[in-house]
Amino acid sequence: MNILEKIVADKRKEVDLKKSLITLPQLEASVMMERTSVSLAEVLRNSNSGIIAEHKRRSPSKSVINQSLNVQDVAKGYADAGVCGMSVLTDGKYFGGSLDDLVLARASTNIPILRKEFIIDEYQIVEAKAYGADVILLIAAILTREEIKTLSELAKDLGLDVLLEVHNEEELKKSLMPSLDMLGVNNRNLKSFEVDLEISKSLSKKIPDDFVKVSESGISSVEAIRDLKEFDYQGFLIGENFMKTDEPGKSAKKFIDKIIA
Ligand SMILES: O=P(O)(O)OC[C@@H](O)[C@@H](O)c1c[nH]c2ccccc12
Repeated sequence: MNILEKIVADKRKEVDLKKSLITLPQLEASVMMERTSVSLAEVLRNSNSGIIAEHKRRSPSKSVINQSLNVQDVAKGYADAGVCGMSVLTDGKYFGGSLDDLVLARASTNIPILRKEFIIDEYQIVEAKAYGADVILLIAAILTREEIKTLSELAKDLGLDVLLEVHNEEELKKSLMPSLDMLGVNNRNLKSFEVDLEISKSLSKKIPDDFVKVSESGISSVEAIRDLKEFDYQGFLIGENFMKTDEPGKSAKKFIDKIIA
């Protein structure tokens, strides 16, 4: 079993267990539909920086990144820095995140928030909405085309934006459909953890123009962003580069100031 298969197997158990405690209809009853979400895709289209900043304590590839911050400060710092959106990891076992992190980030800022999770079940999408997310991530490597369709359509019904993540051409071809808003190219191979920004560059021209293009992972310099902008990317998902510092918000601010200078 590779690491991605292991994460998904654990996630299946986790979701089944949750469903036995709080049923899907019960969870649906706690969704506040009246909260109007801010569209991350729209914000990215109109931004000069395109930064989506992530809250990530640790990861399977990097073990500890930063365990001493609190998510409210990070969220406020990112918002003050002028990021387009925030990504919050909610996986506990491999990334040290939680739904609590999502709620606290939501309570701390109004910027669009992405629930960063290994979504394999509609339950997790209702959960994302109930806990205040505006955007969900779907990972093509762990879903069939049918699943991507069902899950993304449910997200759209709930007023959520959808970011679909791919890592190669095959995943991209399998996934294109109108219920997606943003196409993310993960520069990190989730099975081997290898990072290569060339992945974003080579896949760019194969992504139709109606989707906002987002380059994800391994971005640590403003030069890399300038380079990726030449390949039509409008969004840049950055975690570790900000989170490894004592004040991720300040790091993001410096970064954004340089991009728009
Ligand atoms: O910390 P980085 O290298 O800047 O990467 C952020 C983000 O792209 C990465 O955390 C990520 C992208 N896709 C994922 C899917 C699951 C978990 C994590 C991820």
